[in-house]
Amino acid sequence: MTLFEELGISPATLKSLKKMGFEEATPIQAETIPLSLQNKDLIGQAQTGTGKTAAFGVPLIDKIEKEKNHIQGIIIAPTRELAVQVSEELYKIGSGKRVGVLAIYGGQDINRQIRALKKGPHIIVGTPGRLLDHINRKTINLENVHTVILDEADEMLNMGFIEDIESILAKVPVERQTLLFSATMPGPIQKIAERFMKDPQVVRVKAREMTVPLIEQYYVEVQEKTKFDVLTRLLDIQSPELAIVFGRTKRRVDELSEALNLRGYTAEGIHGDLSQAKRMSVLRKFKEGNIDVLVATDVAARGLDISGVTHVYNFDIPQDPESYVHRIGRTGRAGKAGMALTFVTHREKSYLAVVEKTTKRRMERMQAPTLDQALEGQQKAVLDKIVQTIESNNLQYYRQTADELLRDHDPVTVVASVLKMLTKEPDTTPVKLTEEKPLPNRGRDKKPQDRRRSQDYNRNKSSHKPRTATKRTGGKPSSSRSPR
Ligand SMILES: Nc1ncnc2c1ncn2[C@@H]1O[C@H](COP(=O)(O)OP(=O)(O)OP(=O)(O)O)[C@@H](O)[C@H]1O
Ligand SMILES: [Mg+2]
Repeated sequence: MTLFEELGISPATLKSLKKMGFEEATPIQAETIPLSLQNKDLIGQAQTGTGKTAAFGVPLIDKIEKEKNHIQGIIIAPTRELAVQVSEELYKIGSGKRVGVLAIYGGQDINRQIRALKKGPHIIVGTPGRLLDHINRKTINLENVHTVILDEADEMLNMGFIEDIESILAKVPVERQTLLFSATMPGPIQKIAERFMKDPQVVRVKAREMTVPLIEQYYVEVQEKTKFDVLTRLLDIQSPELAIVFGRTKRRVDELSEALNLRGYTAEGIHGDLSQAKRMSVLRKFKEGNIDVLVATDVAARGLDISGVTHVYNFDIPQDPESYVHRIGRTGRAGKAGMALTFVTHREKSYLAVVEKTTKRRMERMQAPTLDQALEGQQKAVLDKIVQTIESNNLQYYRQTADELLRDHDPVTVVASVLKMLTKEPDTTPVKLTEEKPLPNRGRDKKPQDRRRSQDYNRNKSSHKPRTATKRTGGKPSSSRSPR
C-alpha cells in the first residue's frame, strides 16, 4: 500500500486528490509518479481501470508553472470523448493549484477553441487531427511544452495516427519529457515508440493476467443467426445495471440498437459517423442511467470511464486481442467487479484462442440460455423486488385491498397474476439484423500495421497507408481526418 504523501507530490495536489476521494495510490501511480517527477521518459502499462490518468496527470500538474500563461504540457488521446474525460480529470487534479486545462477536439467550433486558447491554458488535451490543425493555423504554439503524454499510446502509434503524432512531436522542443500509457503495448509498437523517446523506462505493473481479475470472463458459442435472441435472453437473465454491447461495424451498431428498442430495451448506439453532439449526448444519457444498453463500435473501447457498467457483451468477437482487453475493461474499474461475455461462432473460434493466449486468462464457457431460462430469470428479478418490498415493511395502504382480493380468490392465483403482470415475458418481435461476414481465418505472425482495423476505424482509409509507405508530412494539414 502506498500513500500519495509518500510520492513527493505538492501539498496543493495532495489536497485535490483527497477531495477526489483518492486515498491510496494504485500500483501504476506508485511506480510512475516518482519517476515522472524526475523527468524520466517512460512507457507505463497497467490493466484497464487502474488509474493511469492520474498516474500521468499528477506529476504533470505538479510541474506546471502556474504564473506562466503558455502551454507547458500536451496530452494526446485517440478519441474526442476520451480527450474530454482526461481533461476533466486533470482539471480536478489541478484544482488545488488552479491549473488551466483545455480539451481540443474535432467536431467542435474551431473559433470557440481559438478564443479559449487565447486565455492561456497550461495544459491541452487533444485529438491528433485537431491539434495539428491548430498547430498549422498557429493558434497553438508548442515552443514551451516540456511534457508530452500519449494516452492509449499503442492505439495512436498504430496505423493511421503515426504520421500525425510525428508531425506534432516535431513541433515540440527536443528537450522534453515524453510519456506513453496504455493497458496494452504490443512489442512492435513499443519499438516505434522508443524512436522518439530518450532512454525510456518501461514500467509494467506486474500482473499475472493482462485483464483485471475482478472481471468474470465467459464465451458463448452461437450461430450468427441466433446471436440476437441469445443476447436478449442474457439481458433478461442477468439484468445488468448498465451494459455495453460491442458490434463490429457502424451498420451493426445501428441495427442492434434499433432491434433492442423493438424488443423493449432502452438502447442507443455510438459510433464514428454520428455527430459529436450526438455522441456526447448518448454517452451522457448512458452515464445518467437513462439508457440501459449502450451499443458501440470500438470507438468507446479505449479509456472511457463510466462507473456502474456491470456487463460487457462482445456481440461480435473483436479482431485483435488488444481490442478485447480494452472493450471488457469498460467494466471492473477502480476495484469493482464486472462480467464480460463474448459471442463466438464456430468459424471464428481461432480468435478466442489468440485472445486467451495474449491475456493469459481462460474464458469460461457459458451455455446459451433457453427461452424458459430467460423467463425464469425475469421472474426471479421480479421475485427479488417483491421480497425487497416485503422487507421494506411499508405496506399499510395496501393491506385492506389485499384482504378484499383474497376473500374472492385463492392466494396462489393472486400472487401468480401479480408475477405475470410484473414479469417482462421474453419478446420474440422479429427484428432485422444483417449478417456479419465472419472474420478471415487467422494467418500467423501478423504485423500490427498489416492488421485490418474495424470498418469504423478505416473511415478515411485513403490516408491510412501502411507505415512503410508513409513519409513524414511535416506541416501538411490533416483536418480532414477525424478520430473515430
Ligand atoms: N488512487 C485512486 N483511488 C481511487 N480511485 C482512483 C484512483 N486512481 C484512479 N481512480 C479512479 O479509477 C477510475 C479508473 O481510472 P482511469 O480511467 O485513470 O483508468 P485507466 O487505467 O486509464 O484505464 P483504461 O486503460 O481503461 O484507460 C477512475 O474513475 C478514477 O477516477
Ligand atoms: Mg485511461
